[in-house]
Amino acid sequence: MSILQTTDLKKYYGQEPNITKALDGITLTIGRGEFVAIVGTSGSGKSTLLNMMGGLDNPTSGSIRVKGKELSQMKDEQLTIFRRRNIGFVFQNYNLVPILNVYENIVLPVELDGDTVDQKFMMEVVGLLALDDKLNSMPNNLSGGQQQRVAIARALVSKPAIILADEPTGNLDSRTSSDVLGLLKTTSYKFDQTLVMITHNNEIAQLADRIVRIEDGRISE
Ligand SMILES: Nc1ncnc2c1ncn2[C@@H]1O[C@H](COP(=O)(O)OP(=O)(O)OP(=O)(O)O)[C@@H](O)[C@H]1O
Repeated sequence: MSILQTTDLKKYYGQEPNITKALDGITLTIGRGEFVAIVGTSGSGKSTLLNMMGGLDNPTSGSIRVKGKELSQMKDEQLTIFRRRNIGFVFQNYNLVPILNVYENIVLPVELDGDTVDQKFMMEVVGLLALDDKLNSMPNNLSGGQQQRVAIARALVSKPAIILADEPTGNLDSRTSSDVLGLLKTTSYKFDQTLVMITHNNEIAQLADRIVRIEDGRISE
C-alpha cells in the first residue's frame, strides 16, 4: 500500500534564461514500511525532493500526497500539524535544541503537539538507541553519534508513519555511521515506519529496499 506519492513534481528557481530546474517531473510512489535510499550527485535535487515530501517547501507544480492527503492544498497551520503527526525528520546537523537536555529534546515534538508522551514507548526507543544514561545530558556534551541518536529518538517518539532523513550520517565516522544507520533501520522496521533517506554513500544505499537515483531533477533509474 502506498503512503507517499509524488506526481510530475517540479521545482524551478529563477526565470528563463537563468532558470534552475531543481526538480523536473518526479513521479514516485513509496510503500508503507518501505526503506528507500535517494542517491545522486551534488545539486541533483535530492534535498529539494525530500523537503517537498515533508511539506517544508512548495513545488512549482505537481502533486505530493502523504497518506492520501494533498500537501499543497493544506493551509500553513494544517500542514504544520499534519507534519508533526505524520513525519519525522532527521538532518545531517542533528538540529537539537542546545538549551534543552536529551529527554526534553526527544519529547519536544510530542509536547508541542499538546500530546502526552507515551513513556513506555519512549523508553523502548531510548533503550534501542542506547541513550538510557544520557537523558539528563546536554547536547553539547555528547559525541556526534550520540547527538544523531537523540535526533533519531526525537523523530521516532511521536510515532510518525514516515521518517525523512537527509544524509543522517554525513558528519559521522564510518563505524559510527553504520551503527546509527543500523539502529535507524531496525527501529523504523520494528515500528513499521517508512524510511526515505538521502545518502552519498553506496554501501548505505545498499541497505535500502530500493534505490532511487536522481540526475538533474529527474529520476534516472
Ligand atoms: N533556494 C534556492 N534558490 C535557487 N536555487 C536553489 C535553491 N535551493 C536549491 N537550489 C538549486 O537546486 C538544485 C538542487 O539542489 P539540492 O539542494 O536539492 O541538491 P542536492 O542533490 O540535495 O545536493 P547536495 O548533495 O549537494 O546536498 C541545485 O542546482 C541548487 O543550486
